[in-house]
This record gives sequence, C-alpha cells and structure tokens, in this order.
Amino acid sequence: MQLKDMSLLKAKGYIDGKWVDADAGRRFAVTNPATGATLVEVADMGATETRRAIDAASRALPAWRAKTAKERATIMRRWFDLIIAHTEDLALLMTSEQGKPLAESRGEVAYGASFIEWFAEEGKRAYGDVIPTTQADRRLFALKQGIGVCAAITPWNFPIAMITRKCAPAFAAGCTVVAKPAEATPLSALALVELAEQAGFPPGVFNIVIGDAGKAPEIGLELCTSPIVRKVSFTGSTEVGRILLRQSADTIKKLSLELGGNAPFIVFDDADLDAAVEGAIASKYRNAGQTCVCANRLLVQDGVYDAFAEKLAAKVAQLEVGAGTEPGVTVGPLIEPAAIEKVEAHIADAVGKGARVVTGGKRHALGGLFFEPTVLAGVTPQMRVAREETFGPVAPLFRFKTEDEAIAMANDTEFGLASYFYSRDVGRVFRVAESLESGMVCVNSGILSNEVSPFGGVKQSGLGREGSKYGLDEYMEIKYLCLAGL
Ligand SMILES: NC(=O)C1=CN([C@@H]2O[C@H](COP(=O)(O)OP(=O)(O)OC[C@H]3O[C@@H](n4cnc5c(N)ncnc54)[C@H](OP(=O)(O)O)[C@@H]3O)[C@@H](O)[C@H]2O)C=CC1
Ligand SMILES: O=C(O)CCCC(=O)O
Repeated sequence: MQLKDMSLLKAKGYIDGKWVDADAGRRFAVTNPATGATLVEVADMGATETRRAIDAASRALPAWRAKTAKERATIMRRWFDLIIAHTEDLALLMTSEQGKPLAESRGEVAYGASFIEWFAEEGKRAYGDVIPTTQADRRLFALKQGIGVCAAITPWNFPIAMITRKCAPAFAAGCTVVAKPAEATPLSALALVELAEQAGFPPGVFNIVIGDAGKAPEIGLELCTSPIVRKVSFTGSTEVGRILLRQSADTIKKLSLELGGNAPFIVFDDADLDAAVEGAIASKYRNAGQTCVCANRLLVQDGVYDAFAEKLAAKVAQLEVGAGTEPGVTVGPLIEPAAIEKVEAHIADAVGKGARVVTGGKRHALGGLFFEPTVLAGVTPQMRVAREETFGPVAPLFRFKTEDEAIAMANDTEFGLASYFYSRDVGRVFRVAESLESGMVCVNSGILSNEVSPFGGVKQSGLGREGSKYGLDEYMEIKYLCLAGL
C-alpha cells in the first residue's frame, strides 16, 4: 500500500508516548477483505501491555486534567486539522483494511474528525450550576469534572469514527484513554494516534493496544476489572456488551454501550416512494449493510408494497459491487467469511420459509467476500431476518396493513437503536415517532448520524449517548460542592 505519508502506516501499539512491540514479539496479519492479501503484520498485544497502558494513562491524567479546556481544545484542533489534511491517506488505509468504497471512507474521515472539532469546543462549555441555597449561610454548586482514565473498545465497521466519537469527548473532559480497536482494522486507529502525536498530545494521554481476536477477551477483562479505569465505552455486538457489563460490575464502572440494532424502515402508503427507495438504499447498503443503524427490516404498507419492491429492486440491481478502491464501486466486500455465511444463512432460512428473492441472493461472481445486494419479498416475522441483525446487504420486505400493526411489528424486538419511516402526514409523523421504541428516529431520510445529535439506543441496544452535548457528560462526573459558614 502506497500512502503519500508513509509515517501513517504503523505496525506497533502506542503506550506512554512510544511505539512498542508486543512483549512476546508476536504479530498478526491485517488483511485486505477485497483481496485476502496481507497488508502488514502488527503487534499482537494482550493483558500485560494493557496494564502498562492503563498505568501510563493514570500517570498522564493529573497534568492533562490540569490543563484548561482551551489548552486541550488547541491540541485537539491541531489533531482535527491534521486528520483533514491527510484525508486521502486515511481513506486509502481504511478502504484497504475494511473494504468500504473510497468515497465512504473519505466521508468517514470527515465524520470522524467532526467529533474532535465538536468536542474540543464543547469542552469549553462544560458548565456546572449555581444552586439556589436552602440556608442563608451556605452556597451550593454542581461542578463537572472529567471522570479519569477511560477505555474505548471499538469495532471494525467504522475504524476511525468510533475511535474519535469516544476519545474526543474523553480528551475534552480532561480524561486519558486506552483504546483497543478491532483485530480487522487497527491500521486506521494507529494512523489516528500518529496524527495525535504530531498534534502534541502529551505521552500517556492517548494509548492504543492492539491484539488479534483471541486477545480481545483478555484485553477487555483487564480494562473492565482495573480499578484505575473509571469508564469503559464500547461499540460492537450485544453479546460482547453483556460480557463487558458483567465484568465491570466489581469495580462499578461507568459504561457506554453502543450495541446491536434491528432497525425497522417503515414505508407508509402516503410516502414519497422514490424518496423512500433512495433512503432505503442509503440506509441498507451503506458499508455493505454493516452498520448498527442499517435498516434491518423494511416494513411496507399493503397499498405500495409491490410498487416499492419493484422500484427498490431496480435500483439495487444497479449497485456496483467490487473492491472499494475501484472507481464507481458502491458496495465493497464483507469483512470476513463468517459475515458472508450469516448473510447466506439468513437468506436460506427466509427462502425456506416462503420468502422470494427479488434480486441478488447469492455470492457475487467476483468471489471472495463479495455478496450480491439482495432484496427479499414475502418476508414474515417467523424468519431469522426478523429477529437477528443480518449485518449484510440484504433488504427483507415485510407487509403490513395498518399504522398500529406497523408500530407493533417495529417494536417487536429486544433491540432499540435506530428506526426510520416515510410519511407525508404530519399527524402520523408525530404519532409514529413517539411510539417507536428506539433511541433514534429518522423521518423521510435513510441517514441520521452527525456529531451534533445524540447517538445511542434503548432496550438491548445499549446505554448512554455519543456525540452531541450529551456525549460529553458520559465522560464527566458531577460533584456537589457545599460551602457552609458564610
Ligand atoms: N453495533 C455495532 O456497531 C456493531 C455490531 N456488530 C454486530 O456484532 C456482530 C459480530 O461482529 P464483531 O466484530 O465480532 O463484534 P464484536 O462485538 O465481537 O467486536 C467489537 C469489538 O469488541 C472486541 N471484543 C470482542 N470480544 C471481546 C471481549 N470478550 N472483551 C472485550 N472486547 C471484545 C473486538 O475485538 P476483536 O475484533 O479483536 O475481536 C472489537 O474490538 C456483527 O455481525 C454485528 O451483528 C459488530 C460490529 C459493530
Ligand atoms: O454502526 C455502528 O457501529 C455505529 C456507527 C454508525 C453511524 O455512526 O452512523
């Protein structure tokens, strides 16, 4: 891989301001999902290196916390500028290890950087309160203070944005961080750290431990059970989120969990159908269907079901599958063989129970990890796609008759991350938005994420919010200050 700035291609972890190998010298391969080729071998770290990273973060905490919010913001702003200046290299790194089309990678670089810009500014506005007193000789205050050493465990589907969405508010709040990216995508995260070093982050403020999937449990255990770490923020599967929640019980940690979703995408009779088709494509096939907010169940009202299915299938058939570095490609490979197998299993289960493949439905002729963008019709709640997150390019179309039925179907899941619906009836817009059991509702669009709005779920989709003014509070404690005897 040829970057303009080869200093961004790193193969070591970063602890206490130094690039370091694994203690045992072990390495693991980072591969390109489009070709299967090894990009580079990187350090394979575990619990011992994690402990050292936690200690480094702890030592760096007092000085970082003592800086003013503006001083921290100045360093963060330099980091933001460097990321934007290196967009092309970062996008190429991301596409190479993750697979998404270059245009999406460029978009993610900007999206990821936006959290740094936003939280650098929000840090200056971490106001507390002056509380009207209850006794004449007392003055009462609520102060906000950074929580301390934080851990960030991030997934492979957004290799930059998930790191910055967690680390930027932590840094802004005066916290130090140990981050652990996914086995599949450490390179983007390491490049971010290189740029943070160039921006002037002091040693120990931002540490990164990398390890293969076999090491993730021991790294996670160390982070969750360490009495030094005060906060763990995780994005990934609900299954792993549950493990982290349990492991954090003994040290009573603050946790943010962005977990799995099962997003309904509802198309009502009164929708603008062409807009709904566009929104469905954006929501469903972005990142080859591998986002936690991807539409997972498309619920379409009886009167427009056939027309919507036909229009959607026609557009989906035009999507261009291929390596993300190829011009014109809109759908890249899936991340790993297990992802393709899950997609195949979901389709086979649905077809076995009576669903019909409208377009796609099988591995792509390119082979490897490429899968045809798929539309399934005649899908029912008895099929696996109704219950489980497919995390792939499959749009299952369910049919409903009434608004109440749509809401009941949409809420019939243990997840509650994002919901989408299309309607031009303003009364319905409010009724449905208020009835959907999810942390985020998007009306008449398939894309909802940005740095200024609160991202997060209800039910088994997680705890806490990221981005927005609320995202900073996740990394702060409120201290009540009572001044008596005045
Ligand atoms: N909500 C979301 O955004 C995401 C949801 N998912 C869902 O999860 C499914 C599986 O994807 P997968 O990547 O395996 O997600 P995981 O939840 O397994 O991985 C997310 C992160 O957690 C790490 N991890 C895994 N096991 C542990 C553990 N015991 N303790 C601490 N950290 C751990 C992973 O490391 P490593 O990669 O090294 O194993 C990675 O950094 C997907 O098909 C999808 O349904 C996946 C990714 C993101
Ligand atoms: O899929 C995820 O892991 C969350 C990121 C998606 C987004 O921010 O839109």
